Amino acid sequence: MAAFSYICDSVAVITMSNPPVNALSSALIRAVQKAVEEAIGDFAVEAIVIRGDKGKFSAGADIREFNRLERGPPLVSLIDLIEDSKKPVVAAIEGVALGGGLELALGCHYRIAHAQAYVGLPEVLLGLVPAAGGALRLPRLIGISATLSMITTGKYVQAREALKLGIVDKVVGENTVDEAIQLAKKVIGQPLGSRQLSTLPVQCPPNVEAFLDEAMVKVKKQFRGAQSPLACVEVLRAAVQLPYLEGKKKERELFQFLYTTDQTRAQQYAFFAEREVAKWTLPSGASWKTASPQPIRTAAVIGLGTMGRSIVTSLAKAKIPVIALEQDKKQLDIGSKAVMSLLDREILKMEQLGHTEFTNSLGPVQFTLDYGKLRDVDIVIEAVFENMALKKEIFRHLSGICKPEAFLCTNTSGLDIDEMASVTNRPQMVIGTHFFSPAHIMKLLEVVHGHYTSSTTISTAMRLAKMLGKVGVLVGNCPSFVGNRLMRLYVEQAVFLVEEGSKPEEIDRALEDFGLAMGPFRMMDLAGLDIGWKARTEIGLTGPKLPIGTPARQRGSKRYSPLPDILCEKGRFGQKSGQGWYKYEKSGGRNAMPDPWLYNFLSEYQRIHNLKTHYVTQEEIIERCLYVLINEGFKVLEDGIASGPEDIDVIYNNGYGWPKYTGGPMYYASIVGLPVVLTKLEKYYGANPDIPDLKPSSFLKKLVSKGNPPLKEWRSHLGFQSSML
Ligand SMILES: CC/C=C\C/C=C/C(=O)SCCNC(=O)CCNC(=O)[C@H](O)C(C)(C)COP(=O)(O)OP(=O)(O)OC[C@H]1O[C@@H](n2cnc3c(N)ncnc32)[C@H](O)[C@@H]1OP(=O)(O)O
Repeated sequence: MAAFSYICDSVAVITMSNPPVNALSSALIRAVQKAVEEAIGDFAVEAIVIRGDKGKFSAGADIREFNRLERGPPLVSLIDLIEDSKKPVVAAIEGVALGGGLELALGCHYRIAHAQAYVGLPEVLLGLVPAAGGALRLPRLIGISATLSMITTGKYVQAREALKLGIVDKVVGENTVDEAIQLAKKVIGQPLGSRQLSTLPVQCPPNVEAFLDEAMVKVKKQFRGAQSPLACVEVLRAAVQLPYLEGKKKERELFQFLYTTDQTRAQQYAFFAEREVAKWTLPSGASWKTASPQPIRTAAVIGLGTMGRSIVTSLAKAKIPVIALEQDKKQLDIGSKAVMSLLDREILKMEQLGHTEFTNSLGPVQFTLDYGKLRDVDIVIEAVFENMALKKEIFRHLSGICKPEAFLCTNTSGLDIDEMASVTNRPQMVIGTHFFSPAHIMKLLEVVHGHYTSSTTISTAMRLAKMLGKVGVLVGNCPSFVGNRLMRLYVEQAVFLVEEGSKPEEIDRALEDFGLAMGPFRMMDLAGLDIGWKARTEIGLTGPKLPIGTPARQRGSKRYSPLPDILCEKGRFGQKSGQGWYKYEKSGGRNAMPDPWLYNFLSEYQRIHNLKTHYVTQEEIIERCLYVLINEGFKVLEDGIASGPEDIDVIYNNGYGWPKYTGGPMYYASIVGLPVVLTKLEKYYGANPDIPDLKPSSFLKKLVSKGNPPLKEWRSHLGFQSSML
């Protein structure tokens, strides 16, 4: 960690160096402070340029230091020193200027950015507020409204948009540092008053108080349960109402409050968990370090249904040329139109953000009916509907057509990867890539390791995730993999609670208040109830394959709820049919309204089945739905389907709308305390012995017997296990 300087024509160029992202650690802040002080005191220096080493300005405060007790020199005083300098200071922004990195750049008098660079104040994503003057200086530069959007979402802003907003003074295509030196020389001797942002008035809309009140209401709704976005609005209020120095105090107070909350700890855990799971390691010792990914220069997608279309879009957005294949002309026409419309929307979005170059940088998409066109692609992603026979037929076909080095992926949400691999001539190159809908937006990719899958194939699929801007999580091959395996039990529990007397909207509200993006019933209605119905019919849980005489509410020795099947039999498929667990204004409507018909239907159902109902509390809803999911998470670890609790958390945070500020289901369990989770599961299992999924897993019991160790030690307690990884 260092800051080294050289002088070029009376301009001191200070380089911040702390690989890989020049995070502002205590040591780096100290070093930069010293370098700036020296430059200010050096008669030979007339201006200063600050840059980051290896093409990155800075990713902000060093998050790894957040948990350390000893604290280094405050970043705030370094930034004040820079802003107060009588010699002009120019920030040369390459790569990223995020969080404290951007705050430092805002303390500089001028900012030049490389066209590929991006800036942002993502502290909110770590459960914090900007605390080195960023939320006070930025509204003085770009106004309250644009600042609000940046700091409450933490979004990253590309250089061109930053220029439009006024965050940077100039965008250059190359030689950022040289340009910064030229600018620094040009402004030597010019008055700096108007460039010292802390001294300027905040740019406010006419009725700023009403604007902020409204913003608070919106943010509460948008980020339900999260504390830091609310604190961001409060900082902005301070920026508006208070002089800069008092605003600074308020900023500090809010930061110090948030700094001690469970939410920030959970979000920091989630941040590092994402990075850790990306570095997969197998029990065999194979890992991202030992297996090199193969290049993916071209791809093909088979099937242009909902998933296939968005997978094509995702590949095109990542600039990977893609061939999209359908089985007949009609499907191809429908699919290609849908893809083009998705791509147009993406282009429009990017153009609105000022990226005119984006249009030309999408990967080309070619539509075809001809399998022969797939001969030379590096990777194929099969995305037809969930039918094993059809998928196997396609894999057999691909085996004969694709070049021997081509990887074959299947986008399945739970079918057996090995069965598909077994019909190919390259089972070691077959892998599951479970995308989440819509695939060009959702960040998660479950990468499913089959029995035969080679480490090179895993490495390549994990690299693909990164290329697509997604978080790849490696999981083992079992029915429904990790995400859906846990989700099924959560949804099932919610349906049982409806049988027991709760209402869909009560359950949804309880879980949404907990922080989930969408409750289980709204989610089922959105996805379409018929999908699960079809799957249950296929495996004989309902429909013609169900043995005659099977009790309506029992399968084997387990409780079963036929409610979702009955709704489907009545044509209630959810949003698409205008009725499901809720009613909608029309087929395809999105506005879920409680349905009196359903209440009557449920009363009748309870009467027919002689069900005793009880008042279901919010506590019972949360505990039964979430603890059954968490319990299955422990079973997944026991079965060796996921390598650690972090993997499960990353899946839930990025694919299932779990609130990141609780860290993910397994982290949440660790905070609630494993003994509590165990006791509650025992209680609910005792009351519902026909729901074996509520029976506490042996791994959970083991961890409790070991004294409730912290989450990072759970793996070491797994002992000998047969890993599916
Ligand atoms: C005391 C308070 C005073 C002032 C308040 C200021 C607060 C802050 O600044 S909070 C920090 C705000 N910054 C961020 O949230 C940035 C987070 N980082 C990123 O978004 C990304 O890492 C990146 C865009 C900078 C780079 O992405 P990518 O190229 O995909 O690489 P990785 O994400 O895998 O990261 C590589 C490597 O760097 C580590 N890392 C990234 N940012 C930080 C950081 N701010 N502090 C410490 N370490 C950081 C990351 O963990 C990876 O490390 P490993 O390789 O060891 O896993």
